[in-house]
Amino acid sequence: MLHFTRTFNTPPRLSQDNIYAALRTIDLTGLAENINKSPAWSTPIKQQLSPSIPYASPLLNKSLQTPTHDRPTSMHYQSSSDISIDRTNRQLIPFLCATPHLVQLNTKWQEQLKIEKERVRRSLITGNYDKDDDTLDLFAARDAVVTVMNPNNYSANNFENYGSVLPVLKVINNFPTQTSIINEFTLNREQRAAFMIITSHLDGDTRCHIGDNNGQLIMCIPGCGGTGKSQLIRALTKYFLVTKRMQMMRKLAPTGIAAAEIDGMTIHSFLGEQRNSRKPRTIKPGDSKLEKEWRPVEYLLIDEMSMVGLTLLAKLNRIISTAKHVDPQVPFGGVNVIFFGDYLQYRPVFDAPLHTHFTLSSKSKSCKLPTEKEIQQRVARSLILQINCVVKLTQQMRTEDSRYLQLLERLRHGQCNYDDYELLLTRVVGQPSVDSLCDTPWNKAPILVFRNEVRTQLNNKAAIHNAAQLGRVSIVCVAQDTCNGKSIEDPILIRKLLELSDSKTEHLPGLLPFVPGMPVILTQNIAIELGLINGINGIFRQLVYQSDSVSADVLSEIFPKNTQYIHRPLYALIEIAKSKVDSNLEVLQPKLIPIPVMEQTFRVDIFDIIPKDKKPKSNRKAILSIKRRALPLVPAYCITTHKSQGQTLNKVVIDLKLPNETEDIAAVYVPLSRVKRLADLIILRQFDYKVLLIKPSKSQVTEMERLDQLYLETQKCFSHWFQ
Ligand SMILES: Nc1ncnc2c1ncn2[C@@H]1O[C@H](COP(=O)(O)OP(=O)(O)OP(=O)(O)O)[C@@H](O)[C@H]1O
Repeated sequence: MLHFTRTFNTPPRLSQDNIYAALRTIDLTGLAENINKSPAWSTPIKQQLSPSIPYASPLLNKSLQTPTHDRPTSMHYQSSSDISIDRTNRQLIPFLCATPHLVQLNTKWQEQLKIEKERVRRSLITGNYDKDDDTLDLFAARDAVVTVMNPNNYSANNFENYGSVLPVLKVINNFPTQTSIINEFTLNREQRAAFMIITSHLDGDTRCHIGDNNGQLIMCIPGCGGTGKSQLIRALTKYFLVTKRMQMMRKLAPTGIAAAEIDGMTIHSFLGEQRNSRKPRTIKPGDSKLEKEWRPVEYLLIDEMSMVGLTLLAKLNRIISTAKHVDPQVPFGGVNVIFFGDYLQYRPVFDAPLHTHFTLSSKSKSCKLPTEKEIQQRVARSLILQINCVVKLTQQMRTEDSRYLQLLERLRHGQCNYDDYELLLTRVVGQPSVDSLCDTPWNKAPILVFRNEVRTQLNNKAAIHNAAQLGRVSIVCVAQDTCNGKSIEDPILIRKLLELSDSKTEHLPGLLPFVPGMPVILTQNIAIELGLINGINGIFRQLVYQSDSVSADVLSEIFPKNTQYIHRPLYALIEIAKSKVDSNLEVLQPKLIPIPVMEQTFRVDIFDIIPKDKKPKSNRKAILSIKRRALPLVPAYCITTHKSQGQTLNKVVIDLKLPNETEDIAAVYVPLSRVKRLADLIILRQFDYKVLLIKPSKSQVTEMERLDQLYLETQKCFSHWFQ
């Protein structure tokens, strides 16, 4: 006979946080085997302790045999008829429901447990247990004896013969808890407080129900670059994952790279829309696909909030409200939303930032009616004003260099001094400390630039240079463009289309150079669940193409004359370290992923691309819809500073000579704040002192002050987690 014996050495009062751990300590490893070997081993505790909970459920059986982190929650939703279980109180359920099955108490303690059970049952039904009630007094269980029954072989006789029941000897705490995840991710005080608020809210702790909005959490976690917002998201993800609640959470970011950083999706793909799409997704109430997509979602984590626009947020809100069938007045359809980011970093392209301050604008003064877009933006702004919880991350986790850190702090206020300028000048290429870009490690470091066109040119040059270094001819993949189903005949138009920046062609490049070992970025979502998402980094290893599709006809002046142009590539083999593909394809190494050619449609005004002398006389627009088939990859020797937001880079080359009209502090702050130490960056060329004096805008400052105020209130409210 197998005795399942443990002693509780842990403190007698187990917090809600630890109940799971305690239950999981009743380690079932190897039990399934033993149960099978001793089929008669069972106890009739159903009658003694829990007459109303049927224990012969197949799910229970499963939970006994599968000593994983499976939460028995679903089992008890199905099998427990007498307890009205509030979804938010799920943390207590396992205690209530699993205990009778797994723990048999000495008679002496049975009464005690009954009282505990009744107290918890009542609080579950009423949904409000008081502050102290979230702990269960397991002192009663100190001398508990534990035994396990096989519900399929229930026999009262056997139990009667079972004689003495051995005391519990030892508790092993191996189930990840809030505390263990906090330790694993070495969360600092502020990260920890934010983590506790969100995960306790998830676990149904009513202390996290702030304000009068039915406990909905609309939270903001601001923090400047490198204060560990992404790290916190990773820790939260782990908690959702180990508690089997991943389907309740979605992680979104406005750009592919930022989304890839947190293993999430872009907001656009989540909304089922194409980037730059002129056609908004039609939202119809009763759209079953939409409802299905959103049904399990209860928490939305939105990273890089500075780049999220009000119009986009309004759209997100409309879609959630429709999908969730709730009163449109309820923000985000009742879904809990947590924003992460730094308002001093990049703002949205073609949209108004979330901090936009709608004062009496000149338009309303002139009695003009607001447009539909303005109305939607104001709606979204009113959602932002409903943020009810703020935890500001202030401890710098990226930058270890204190002198540099002080410089960055002054930079945020546009208050750098001349010493700061001189310090940065020591990092300009050509200074004694940085001889040449050709030297290691700088020849491998990514270059950050402001314009997509410059980025493409530098990438092409780097590819050509590297091919020459390897003694290879340049290889360039050519996109296949068609218009109205027909191939394009005009050679000038063909060339102009191929030379368009990929930012104008739905991120499918016209001419894509390839050199073995070239860093690349995937520009489309291929398989989100496998981590093959827009923005993920990889290394190009090999190109597979139709051999008869190679030509040496010069297609572009950019590449050397002997370049080989491949017109029908099939796929590129890319090494993607972060992919979740367990490739067991015979001939492929692990993490070597075949990326196929993809198709996208983009619109282009030919007047913008045809040379002046070839333009027809009329001034009419001539928009062409071009269907392009190409590999969804771009080289990553050089990326735009915009795309670098959210990334920690080991070494980086930056440019601080800003494009003329730039007055955005992000253009200086984002590139300068990507590294751990000043020694990890070099500056491409001389720059003006005045770029270090760019001030944040008034609405940025006002919104950050508003969040600071809310942070003080949050600290008061959750003082226990800020200790
Ligand atoms: N608690 C922590 N313990 C150890 N390392 C951490 C912790 N928090 C953050 N880091 C590390 O510090 C660096 C910066 O963190 P992270 O990328 O999360 O910052 P961020 O606030 O998201 O920055 P950005 O605003 O630039 O996106 C990363 O290398 C990360 O691994």
